Amino acid sequence: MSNLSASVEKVMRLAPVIPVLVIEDIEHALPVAEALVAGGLPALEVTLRTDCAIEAIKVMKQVPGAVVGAGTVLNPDDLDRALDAGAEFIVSPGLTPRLGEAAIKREVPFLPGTANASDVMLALDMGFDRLKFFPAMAAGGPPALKAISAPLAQAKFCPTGGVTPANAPEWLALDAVICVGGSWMVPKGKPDPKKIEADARTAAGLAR
Ligand SMILES: O=C(O)C(=O)C[C@H](O)[C@H](O)COP(=O)(O)O
Repeated sequence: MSNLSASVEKVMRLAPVIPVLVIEDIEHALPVAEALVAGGLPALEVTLRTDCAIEAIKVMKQVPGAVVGAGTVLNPDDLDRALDAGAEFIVSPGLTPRLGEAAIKREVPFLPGTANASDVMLALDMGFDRLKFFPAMAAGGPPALKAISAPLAQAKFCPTGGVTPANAPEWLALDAVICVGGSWMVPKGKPDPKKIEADARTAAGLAR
């Protein structure tokens, strides 16, 4: 395993689920992060999809125990913005050579998105073997990942996209899966910290 993949694997092993967060209002960042960490989900993926995402990374890093990363990182500029804000890991929906090279150069734990055998082969060629499988359900669900993994057993995954409390156990039972990503713990709108913490605790208790 490459060093960068080893460091991202540490993040993947913090909990069975990485919450994928779309923070619409900066006021939500602190209560959401506190509730998730209190519930046992320390790795937090803040997607760069909203205007306050970069600020949200900075705010969430103040929560003791939180390991805050950036998601929806599409190019080297996004990667730099995320690192400047203090992101500790980087997640992308796909992989381009430009983005992969930037992650290698900046030596940041990087979880590139893959959806098929060719994507996984490009990632392996670049030295990445800890990968996101996205969009996990739409790309064929657990049977697809199982089939892709058969010839590419050195790659291990965090399936994300359509993962739910109902199907997470099936994903986590696969040899190729280290953890899953999902947004179900934090629905849109004003956060309900008690509910988020309870849902995080259930997610943190999933077997793998
Ligand atoms: O933003 C990114 O970088 C992505 O790759 C997409 C997210 O991982 C999915 O949108 C999460 O999917 P749901 O759990 O189905 O909500």
